[in-house]
Amino acid sequence: MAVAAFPSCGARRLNARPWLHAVRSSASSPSPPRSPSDVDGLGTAPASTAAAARSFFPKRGQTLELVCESLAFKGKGVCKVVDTGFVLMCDRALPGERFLGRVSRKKGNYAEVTKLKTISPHWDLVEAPCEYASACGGCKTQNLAYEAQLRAKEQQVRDLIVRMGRFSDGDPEFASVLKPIVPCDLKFHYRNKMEFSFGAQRWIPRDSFIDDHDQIESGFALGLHAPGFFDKVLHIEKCLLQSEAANKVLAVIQDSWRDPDLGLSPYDVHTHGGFLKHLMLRTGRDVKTGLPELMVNFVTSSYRPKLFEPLINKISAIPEVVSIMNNVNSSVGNTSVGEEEYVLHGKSTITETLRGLTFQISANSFFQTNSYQAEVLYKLIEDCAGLRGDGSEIVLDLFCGTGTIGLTLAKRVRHVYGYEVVAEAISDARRNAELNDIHNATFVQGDLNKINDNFGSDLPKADIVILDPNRPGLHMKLIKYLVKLQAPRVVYVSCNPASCARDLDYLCHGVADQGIRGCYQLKSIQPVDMFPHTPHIECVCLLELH
Ligand SMILES: C[S@@+](CC[C@H](N)C(=O)[O-])C[C@H]1O[C@@H](n2cnc3c(N)ncnc32)[C@H](O)[C@@H]1O
Repeated sequence: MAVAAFPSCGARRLNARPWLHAVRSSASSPSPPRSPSDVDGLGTAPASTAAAARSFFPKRGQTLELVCESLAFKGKGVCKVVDTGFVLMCDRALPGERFLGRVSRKKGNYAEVTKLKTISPHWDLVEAPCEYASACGGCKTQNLAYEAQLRAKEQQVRDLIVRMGRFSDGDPEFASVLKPIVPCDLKFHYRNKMEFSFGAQRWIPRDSFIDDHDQIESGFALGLHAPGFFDKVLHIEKCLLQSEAANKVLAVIQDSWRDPDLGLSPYDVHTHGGFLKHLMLRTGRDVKTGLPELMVNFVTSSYRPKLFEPLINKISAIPEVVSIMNNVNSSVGNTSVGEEEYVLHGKSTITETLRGLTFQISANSFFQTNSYQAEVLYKLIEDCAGLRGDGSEIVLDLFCGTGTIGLTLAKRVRHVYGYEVVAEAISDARRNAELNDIHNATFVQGDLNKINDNFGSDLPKADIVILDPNRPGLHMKLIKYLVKLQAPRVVYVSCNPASCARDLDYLCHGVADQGIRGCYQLKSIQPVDMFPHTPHIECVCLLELH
């Protein structure tokens, strides 16, 4: 049967982490193991082929001298043990850095180390502009020169596409398929939304990696969750990723909220007492003036508007603040979405513009968090879609969120059909269509992991499919559907190069044990940096029918 002729798709080795397997390219040798659940690419992280590495396995608690070679999933450093070549992962190790590390975690043939002490620094050291950079989990690579961050991201995409996607690095065609990463012009202040937490335990990071014990102060804190803790908060006065206007608001709140006269207490995740849970700051751009519009959203455990009055008087005096909201969440969980929502001041939405369209964003709407770079991303998507411009094409926008991608294409096509699992996002998408006078877009709520064989049978055949899944990528049911659909063009937008590489492999090379024959050809992969100083990588990939 023809299936046997497919390249082997490998065993379903759940959580396999074959660090010691040699790196192999699909052109000349059997494929490396892949697993549909290995959405972070750990199963195929760079591995050492050295004989010494095969005979060496570190013990938990052991101290080793290591050299970091590259960055992988979550920006973790891929590090080799000096002398043996054995590979371990280390948080906050950067390429070129030589350091002492202690083995903190061992699982199968996979291990992680905690950095103890730098022996010699990494190659592209710069001074981190943010005073919290070494402690806060948000911007782990601020002290790596931006060009080096881009190189590391590009390399990560290349490695994953070759290993997990089984595309051949040696093939001259591959060089033209993988495009150089698009940098982000705005290196700071690019996030339009930040979510801070109120906490009863203030986390003071350790001064040195040698001291394993972080310090906890009983003082109240407002900031970001301490990395690895659910109950401790790193108190911060400003964040360089959010807008200047949002930092003005944060400063005013930090100045006042701990005043005992106000009677505002942080929610305590241990006792479930206290009032303030989260503070969300959202910045948009007013369409007419181009000036920032700010939403302040307090998430609290109960509704007590009187308590807020003195604080609201101060915040509302900041001209950019057009909306102060209160989401009330009485559950013991840590979620910031309220069971009830109240307007404390101004309006309930802010405005954002994207590629000439206007979007009304409420406190809980999903929206691209870097609006400036989203413009660049959406232009790349539009270029990949290659619209004829005669208004004849059908676009299927899968994982459409609030419909932004489909809506930016709608005026040049016959019809857009958007699918999304979150009901509120679908309501927002419909509202956004109306707001922009778009009448050829239909948005449907549904779970794309649970589609049946009839999915899409009531639609005209799609000319272009846009896929924009979240980190786990595409379910096998959707892969089957796409292969059956045979749309001339598929634009795959991904925030996780590992699951993207796996899905590109499925769509192009097939999945033998599922009887799926790949029918698409990979035309281009365009990495885009949406979030400087963080490990996140976005890719826009174009597939065409063979
Ligand atoms: C990366 S976002 C993309 C949103 C949108 N395309 C945009 O650019 O704003 C992924 C979206 O997929 C949705 N999603 C996740 N799992 C889904 C599923 N199984 N079925 C349908 N939608 C899903 C999420 O709710 C989210 O809105």
